[in-house]
Formats: sequence, structure tokens, C-alpha cells
Amino acid sequence: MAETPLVRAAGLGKSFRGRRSTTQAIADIGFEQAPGEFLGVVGPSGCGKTTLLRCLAGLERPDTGTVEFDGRPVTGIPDAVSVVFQDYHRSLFPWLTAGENVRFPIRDRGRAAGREQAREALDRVGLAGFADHHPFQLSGGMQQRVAIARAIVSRPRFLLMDEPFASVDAQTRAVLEQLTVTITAELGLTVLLITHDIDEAILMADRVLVLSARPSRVLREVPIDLDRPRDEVETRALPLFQDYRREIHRVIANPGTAD
Ligand SMILES: Nc1ncnc2c1ncn2[C@@H]1O[C@H](COP(=O)(O)OP(=O)(O)OP(=O)(O)O)[C@@H](O)[C@H]1O
Repeated sequence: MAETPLVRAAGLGKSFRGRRSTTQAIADIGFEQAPGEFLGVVGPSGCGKTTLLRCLAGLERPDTGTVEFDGRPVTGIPDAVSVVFQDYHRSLFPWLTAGENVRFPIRDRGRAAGREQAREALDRVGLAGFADHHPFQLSGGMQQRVAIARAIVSRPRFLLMDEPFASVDAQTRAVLEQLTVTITAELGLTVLLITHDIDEAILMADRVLVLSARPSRVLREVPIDLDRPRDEVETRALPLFQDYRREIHRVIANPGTAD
């Protein structure tokens, strides 16, 4: 990688100790991510994707290895990092309006400035005019837009997304995928997207990390050399897209042949 990486993970391992047994979620995961790069992470169900994300975000302390953000070891949640989770029902505060939810991370910035920045973030996600609505008055897709607005309002440098579109219908999902790619490119954000959907990873990412079954390690890194913007229907029809899809499916199905 020519550029100095913004994110660097090396030798990451994490186990969870239960009363009867220990579950090793991830083992020896290492990768680097350049500033502005959109990285997709795919792997079999339960392989440890969320655990990896939590270690990267400073929400979980790995047993082995290190995470560096901007050249410094991550020991807690860095200021410049935001996370979007799958479950918008639980991540938004139901008693706050959309505008208040978005303003929450910047609540110490002063009322007028906070309100203006929240309005701008809601505009970006296509929710101008919905600042006074409560989450229950919004569709699932709109609630996830609020969650995205809340994640970008503080102008983070690194956005971590954990299956952010897994709970919305297919059409909404396609719209939110495009919206996320557009917004994060406009803001120059570095993004790490965890998904179980291989097509989604190929459509959105610059590079896809393929993880093995638990305890997960990196089986392959696949650079995605598809022009942008990537129209969903046209891109899916490209032979190169189908080659990537085949390659990633094969690596997951036959991990022994990955190297
Ligand atoms: N806090 C915890 N305590 C105990 N075990 C845990 C904990 N968090 C995760 N695990 C276990 O670690 C393994 C990996 O879980 P993780 O949620 O990271 O996988 P995932 O790839 O994100 O799963 P999915 O594909 O279902 O989203 C699982 O076996 C899970 O049960």
C-alpha cells in the first residue's frame, strides 16, 4: 500500500470465555486500510465479523494483536470513529426526534451550531423536513438514514458499519447502499462495511476482505476494479462482477485452497 494506512490491524485474536467452554471468535487477523478506502468484510455466519468490528472501534479489547488508528494504538473509542449498527430500532433513542437523535453526538457544540449541523446531516441522507419526527413515525429505511446522519454529523474519519442494511427490504437496501457510497465519498470517509451479502460488498467496496469460518482469519483480499458510479443493475450484469462473486464464493466454500 503506497499511502500511509489510516487503520492498521495486526495479529488480532479474541476469545470469549463461558462457564463451560471458550469460544475463539477471531484469530490472527491483520490488514491495512488507506485513507478514503471503502473496505468490505465478508465471511460465513458467526465467523466473528462483529467481534472484529468491535475490536476496531475500541469497543472490545482484543486478547492478542493491535489496532492502530492514524498511527496510534486504539485503547478506547477514538473521537474520529463512528459506528452504524444493523438494529436501528435499538440504536436510535425512541423518545428523541430525528433531529435530536442526530444532534446527540455533538450535543456539547452549542445549540445553534448543533441544530445546523444536524439539519445538514439530515439533508444529506434525504430527510430534510423530518427533523421533528420521532423514530416510530418513520419507516425502517428512514430510521436507518437517521442512524447514518447521526454517524456522520460529527464528521468522523472512519465509519464502521455492521450489517447496516440487513433489516430493510431489498429495494430500500439498494437505495441505501448507493446513498452510503455517495455520502462517504463526498465526505472523504474511510469506511469498513461488514456484510454477509457478497454482492453488496462487491457493489460498494474498493476491496473485499474474505474471512474464514470461526476462528476467523483473512482468507483473501480482493481488490474491486469496477468503475464508479456503479449502477446496481448494470454492474451486476458485468462479467467482471460475476468473476468477483464466483471467486469470493469459492474462497469461502473451499478455504483450504485460498492461499
Ligand atoms: N460477548 C460475547 N460473549 C460470548 N460469546 C460471544 C460474544 N460475542 C460474540 N461471541 C461469539 O463469538 C462468535 C462470533 O460472533 P460474532 O457476532 O462476532 O460473529 P458474526 O460473524 O458477526 O456473526 P453473524 O454472521 O451472525 O452476524 C460467535 O460464536 C458468538 O457466539
